[in-house]
Amino acid sequence: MAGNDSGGAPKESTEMKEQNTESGTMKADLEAGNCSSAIHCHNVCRSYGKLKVLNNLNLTVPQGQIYGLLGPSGCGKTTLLKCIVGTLKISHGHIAVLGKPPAFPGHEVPGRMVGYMPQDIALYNEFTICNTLWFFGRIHGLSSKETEARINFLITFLDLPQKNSLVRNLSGGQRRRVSLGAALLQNPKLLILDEPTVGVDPVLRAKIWQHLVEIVREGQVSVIITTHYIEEARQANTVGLMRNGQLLAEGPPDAVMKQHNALTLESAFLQLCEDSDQLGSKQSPQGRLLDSRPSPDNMSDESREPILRKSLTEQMPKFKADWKVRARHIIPKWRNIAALMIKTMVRMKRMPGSLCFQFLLPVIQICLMCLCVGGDPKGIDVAVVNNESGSYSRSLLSFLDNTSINQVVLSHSEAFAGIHNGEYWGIIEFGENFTSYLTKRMLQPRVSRDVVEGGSVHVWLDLTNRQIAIMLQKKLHEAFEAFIETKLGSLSYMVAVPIKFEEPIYGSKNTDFTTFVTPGAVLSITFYLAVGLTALSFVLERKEGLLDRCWVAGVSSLETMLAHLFSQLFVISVQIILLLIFILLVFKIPNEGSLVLVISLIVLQGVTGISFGLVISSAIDDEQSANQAALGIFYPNLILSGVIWPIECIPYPLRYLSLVLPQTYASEALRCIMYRGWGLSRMMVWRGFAVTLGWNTFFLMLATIILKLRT
Ligand SMILES: Nc1ncnc2c1ncn2[C@@H]1O[C@H](COP(=O)(O)OP(=O)(O)OP(=O)(O)O)[C@@H](O)[C@H]1O
Repeated sequence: MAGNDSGGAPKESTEMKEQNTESGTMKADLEAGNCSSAIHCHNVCRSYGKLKVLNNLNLTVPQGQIYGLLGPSGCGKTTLLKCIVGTLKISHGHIAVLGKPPAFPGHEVPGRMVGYMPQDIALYNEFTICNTLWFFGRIHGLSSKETEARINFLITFLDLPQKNSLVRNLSGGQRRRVSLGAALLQNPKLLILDEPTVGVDPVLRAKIWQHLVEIVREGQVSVIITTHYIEEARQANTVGLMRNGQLLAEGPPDAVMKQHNALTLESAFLQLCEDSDQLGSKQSPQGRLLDSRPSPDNMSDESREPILRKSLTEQMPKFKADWKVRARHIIPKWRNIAALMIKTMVRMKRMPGSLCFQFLLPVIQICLMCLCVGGDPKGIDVAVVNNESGSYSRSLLSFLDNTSINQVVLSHSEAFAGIHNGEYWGIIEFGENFTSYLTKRMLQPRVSRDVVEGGSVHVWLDLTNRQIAIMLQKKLHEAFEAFIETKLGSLSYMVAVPIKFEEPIYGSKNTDFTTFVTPGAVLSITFYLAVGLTALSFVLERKEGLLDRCWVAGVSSLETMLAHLFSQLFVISVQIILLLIFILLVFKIPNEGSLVLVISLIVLQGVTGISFGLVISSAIDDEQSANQAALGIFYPNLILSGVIWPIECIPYPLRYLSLVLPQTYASEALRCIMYRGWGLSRMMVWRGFAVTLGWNTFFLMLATIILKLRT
């Protein structure tokens, strides 16, 4: 690239002319799509927060050459490669890869034209070597025959173990070689290799370099490679020595060594570092580039830089894709979605434990809920103090539900001591004339207060547990009604309370709280499992570099999301079938409405969960924070959605919040379908569907926007 060496700045006019010529040529080349450089970086800047990693970096990888990018750890090599493949955005400057900026609509970078081996292993651990290469083969659209032939070649060439060996069982070096194989698979035009030879034995290292030299020989393939073994880069056509986010020198290895009177590249590099430290800010490091072509940035006079930068920036080609190309670029490719879905299925097959867990967890949760929430308390100890010798008290007690109430006969003082000690939940006491007074009360129209007192059952309750207290009151009323019915037969109406509960319009008289909770619980379980699994799997894939690697191979964010959605739908379907079998057949929760509507609403809630999981995973980078986010919303959402307690009990300002949550109207709609037998013509039903669909759309759009902004 740069024309002048360290001997000082050339005259301004000459330099301006050279720059104009260079950028003009580049523009023409780029526009014609036949650029002589495979990669062209111009004034590239990139920071992580306040840390400036790439600092006005200029670099050119000539077409059909190997470019060895060398530099100390942390100087920004990986960052630069990520900017070149487009997984990182640059904050300033321009990058052209094979003629166009990375990720330009219609350009196959990312895509088949580029083979990228990231520094992280970035392979699916549950895959075999064969699965891995087939996966990338499918994404690149290779035919079965081509893939098979390439796999056989790469296994021999890279000295890989059995092709059915699982990646997780391979050594570090073997995994690195599989990763290199994945980058070489489709015979790309441009190879971007981030430390491919780390952990590889010297013989194989030599073989890899020999292969690279061979594939660039015809001039069709270009390679940019980073390595810590500086000497092996002597086989490169050009080396770039990088330090502190800038190139200290760039040129053929022999020229770099010659210029510094060094016998090895390593000592040339050391010398360059020392020189650069000594020169400090006196001279721009870009002034040391050895290439014969002029550089736009090698002027040491900073006052002139803005003018130069402006003139170059203005002359950089403005790429515009027509709408058809853009549309084709956005439309998801079925091939990629299918490849990702096959990947998920293979991974599921290799993790049967995890798959069973995913299928059984909702069933376990709903079983626990139906068994433990909303039922009547059982085996409640109640003290009975019977002071009479008549038969009515014993008869009445015989109608008390024995499974719920455990009667313990005691004296008055023992009963009160016991309830104060927390041994009993209530005391039922009969006076000594209970039978005669109750008879009088039933048969005589006018009786004294004493008769009413003596003919009443006296009950003291421990009301610290409301559910138990309500149950005891209910059971006593039921027992009394049954007792009156037996004693008075057709005359029982005479002592009945003057409020008559007729047959319920919907539901049954014995509807318990479990019936209320179940629909909401089913939706919540489906929603949260989908949130958790989606958020976690995406965050882990991103952390391991798998998402980036697939993206560079040509898989768009939308395709990744759709593939996950479709695969997860399979899991959700099995979960829903199992859930419905248990709630309808085992726990006998009634369903008066359409099963199709029930299933549709639960599936849609699962999709809402997946979409929300995508939002979490697109916004958050580490699994701990993703877990915290998923857990953080779990409890407030559960409480506010009216799943475990009616929303009518929520105070007003919070109730408005409750109404906009994804599960509030959906739970109500499911209850209406299941218990009232309503269909979509009812507002309370279609509203649940509409809100769920609205949330789905919102979450999916939000996830797409966040992903777009972050890549
Ligand atoms: N995601 C990130 N967030 C913040 N800082 C980062 C991030 N990635 C890299 N860095 C920092 O940017 C600098 C350059 O990192 P980079 O990985 O590009 O170096 P490198 O030259 O490839 O190093 P090595 O040869 O050790 O791989 C380092 O100081 C690193 O700590």
